[in-house]
Amino acid sequence: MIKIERLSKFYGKKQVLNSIDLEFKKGKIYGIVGENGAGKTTLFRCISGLESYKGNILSDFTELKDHLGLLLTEPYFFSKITGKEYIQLLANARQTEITKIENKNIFGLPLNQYASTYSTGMKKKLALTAILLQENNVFILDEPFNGVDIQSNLIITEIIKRFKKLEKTVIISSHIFSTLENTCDEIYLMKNGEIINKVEKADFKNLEKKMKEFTVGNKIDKLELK
Ligand SMILES: Nc1ncnc2c1ncn2[C@@H]1O[C@H](COP(=O)(O)OP(=O)(O)OP(=O)(O)O)[C@@H](O)[C@H]1O
Repeated sequence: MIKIERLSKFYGKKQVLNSIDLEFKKGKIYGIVGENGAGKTTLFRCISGLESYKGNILSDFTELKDHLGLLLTEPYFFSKITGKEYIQLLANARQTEITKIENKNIFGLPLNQYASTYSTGMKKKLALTAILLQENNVFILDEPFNGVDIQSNLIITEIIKRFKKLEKTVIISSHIFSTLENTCDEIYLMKNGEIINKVEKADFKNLEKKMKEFTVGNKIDKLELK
């Protein structure tokens, strides 16, 4: 379990997260939605120990970061490292032994090519493969479906469902509602650094309807499209 209490984050004088309280349980899949700039990535970076913050982030683990796989929106790779070397590097960091990496290359990546020369979608798939093979207990996936082809999206969706069976904790952000609807047990709505709504699976349809009314409203009519 991960328990977040009164989490606040400032960049200089600008407050980006405002006293957030959240709980993430084992075997549950959580979605975080919110407008661009709402604070989703900052929240993920704080949980992953990449940012300083005010408040508490508690977990069942002595060091949460040693059990957590973070997929960033735009993964970065050193220029002279191949896909295979990257997977090996991340496995070594956790003392996880991976045999026959080629057999585990489920996205069909060119593992002997430099990762920095991969396309955007390929980079995301490599970063994801590497954290999957680390045998993490917690996964934070920042926009895992974005920029990735339909076939891979189907695979990612099934991996997330498998994680639920394996009692992992998964936290996903996405701007594509249907991907969260398919996988999540709960969705949190973020706005201006705050969690403004928590929605259970039974109410996902209502949430989508409300968001549509609220965000689209009559905005398109204003364009007076002809
Ligand atoms: N390093 C930084 N320095 C200053 N401000 C930052 C920094 N990183 C993020 N911010 C600000 O924090 C706010 C939240 O950004 P964040 O990236 O967490 O949003 P997000 O919800 O993930 O957005 P998106 O959906 O566009 O990915 C934004 O106003 C952003 O400008």
